[in-house]
Amino acid sequence: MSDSPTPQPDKQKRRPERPSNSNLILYVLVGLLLCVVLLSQFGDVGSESLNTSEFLNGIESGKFSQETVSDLTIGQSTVSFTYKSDETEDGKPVEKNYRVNITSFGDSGRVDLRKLLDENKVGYNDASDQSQWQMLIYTLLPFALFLVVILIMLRRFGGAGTAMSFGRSRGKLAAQEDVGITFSDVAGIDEAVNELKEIVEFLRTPQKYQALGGRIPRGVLLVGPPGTGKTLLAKAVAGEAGVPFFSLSGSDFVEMFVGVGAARVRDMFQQAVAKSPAIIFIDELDALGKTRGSGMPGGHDEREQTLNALLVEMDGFDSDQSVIVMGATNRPETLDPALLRPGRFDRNVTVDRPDKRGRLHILKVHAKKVKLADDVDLDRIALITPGFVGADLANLVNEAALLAARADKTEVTSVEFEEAVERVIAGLEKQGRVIHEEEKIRISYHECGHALVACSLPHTDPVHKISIIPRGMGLGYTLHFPEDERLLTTRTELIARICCFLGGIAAEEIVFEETSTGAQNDLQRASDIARRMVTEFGMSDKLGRVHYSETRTSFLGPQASGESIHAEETVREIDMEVKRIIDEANATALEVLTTRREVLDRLAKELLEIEVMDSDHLQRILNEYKGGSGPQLKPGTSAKAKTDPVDRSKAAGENPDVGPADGRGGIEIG
Ligand SMILES: Nc1ncnc2c1ncn2[C@@H]1O[C@H](COP(=O)(O)OP(=O)(O)OP(=O)(O)O)[C@@H](O)[C@H]1O
Ligand SMILES: [Zn+2]
Repeated sequence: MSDSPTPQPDKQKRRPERPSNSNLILYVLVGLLLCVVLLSQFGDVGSESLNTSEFLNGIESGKFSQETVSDLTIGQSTVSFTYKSDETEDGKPVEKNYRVNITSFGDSGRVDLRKLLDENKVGYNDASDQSQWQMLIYTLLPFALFLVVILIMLRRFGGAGTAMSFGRSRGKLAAQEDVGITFSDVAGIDEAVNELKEIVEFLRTPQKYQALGGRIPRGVLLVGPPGTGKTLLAKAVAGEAGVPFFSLSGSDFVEMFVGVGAARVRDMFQQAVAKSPAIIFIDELDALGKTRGSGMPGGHDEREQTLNALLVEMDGFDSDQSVIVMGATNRPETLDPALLRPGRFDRNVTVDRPDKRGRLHILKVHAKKVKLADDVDLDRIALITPGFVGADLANLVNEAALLAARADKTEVTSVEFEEAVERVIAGLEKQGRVIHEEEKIRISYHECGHALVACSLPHTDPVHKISIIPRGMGLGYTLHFPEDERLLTTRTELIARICCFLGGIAAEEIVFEETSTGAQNDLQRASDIARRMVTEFGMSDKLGRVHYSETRTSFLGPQASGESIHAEETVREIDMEVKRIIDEANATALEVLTTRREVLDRLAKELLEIEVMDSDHLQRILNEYKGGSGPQLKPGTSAKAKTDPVDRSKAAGENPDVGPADGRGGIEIG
């Protein structure tokens, strides 16, 4: 029941708040700068300027003489002195400060001036050497301050990647010399590891390969969903080979200024070659390596230039430079074909979601870092986490450890792991949320509807838990996990899954004679499965065994048009087929729940009281009604393994794509 829009996890990386004292520093500097500029402009306030001829005439005529002139200083550009004039004020002679510009004098002029002063016996103080330094400081200081202010402003407003970091790769480019990660830190993706062992071998002993004249791999493309450990794998290669690791993200190259990205690419290769053998790792390669000319025309000059620079650099290696470029992407189909040609990213290593065994291994790797209680069964956790990738599992273990710490436990027990699994799947519990009593009853019926349909139909996954405690994105949820993990899903299983999704809204319809907005997510996922059954899996008899792709490649590139290539009629038929599948599943769900209304009422009432019901409790209630008034419509789920028509040992691995038809199949939220 999620009638509020699903909150998206806040993925935006926020720029860390800068301490406000950098503001203060900025203000102080600006103030200082102003002072210096003012001083240098009006530093001689109170002295009158005198033109040179007046000054020289004054000396020759004796107006400026030993008696009248004091403190005469010859500086680099000015002569300053105090003149006692004939005028008097309150009986005292008035003193005037004069300043004479002598820049036009030149060196010889200055010598002449000294001679003249000597002849007229006017005492002077020669400070032209010393003031040279003063001058220098006076002229340079404003510049220096100005520079500092500009630098601070750029840091504040631009962050990295503005004009200041022009051409330089970002900070991360400092090579990681000692990565400290080896293949033992990478679990569950053994095929990928095996493929990369050769690269390690090559980086360790490039001579061996070069002596035989073999073509050395230059680029390795790691392809797989986010969080499956691509970065980890690249680091492990560097760690195993003991070579420096340069890491950058494709989006780092895409800049505001044309040419910066390209300069950055060249810079990166230069640095890596200088440290070869080395590894350059480019995450999100698709951000920079998208097919040239795709998308809207124009406006992609910068990215194309950057991509071209990358292509040129990869071609430009000599074979004795053992630099290997590793790229990671989860959308290899969007990459420019030029990137995949021999000599560039010609090795393709798939890093797939781990299967149950893989998940177990990953859990073991991460569980080493925490203190596990004896009751923790990692095998079971691997089982109930289908669809989890390495990053999820790492997060899961960490989450469990945090929970244990919060509960002041000395070990992480299975309780924390259970809670952590639910947290990762469904979000945090929101115990504070106040829910209207009426709504609570509705939510309870809705969830029990899901659960009861799942327990009544064959080919469904066993229910693990029902809860009406709101969590993250939903108001209640039903968790079910497969008994064992399989790679294929049959049509019957998909239909059963749709029935389970519809169980919630069906229960609402039966009990309240009216549905609510809470089933939106269920309907969306049910419809997704139905649509994929028709358009991708060829599971509709009416439309046949055809894959109906939705977009066509236009001259602007595959993403640009987005229009359907199918006849209007076909599109309509697809829609009708999807609706037919949904309608039939809905009828099944309604039938199950109407026939077992008594059980539904009982479950809903009990769930309302206890809020969370585990599988044992559920089974106890169901057993009470076995053979009683509400007949169990279909054989229970335990019959599944035996009745399943597909020979899995043979089919396994042939089309792993079909399995997760609805992503993480294990949860009905709301
Ligand atoms: N196969 C694995 N074995 C052990 N730990 C893993 C594995 N895969 C991921 N992890 C954990 O998840 C973290 C994140 O993985 P990583 O950044 O390598 O994923 P990725 O595939 O590069 O993701 P993305 O595509 O989002 O960059 C790792 O630091 C590691 O702790
Ligand atoms: Zn629901």
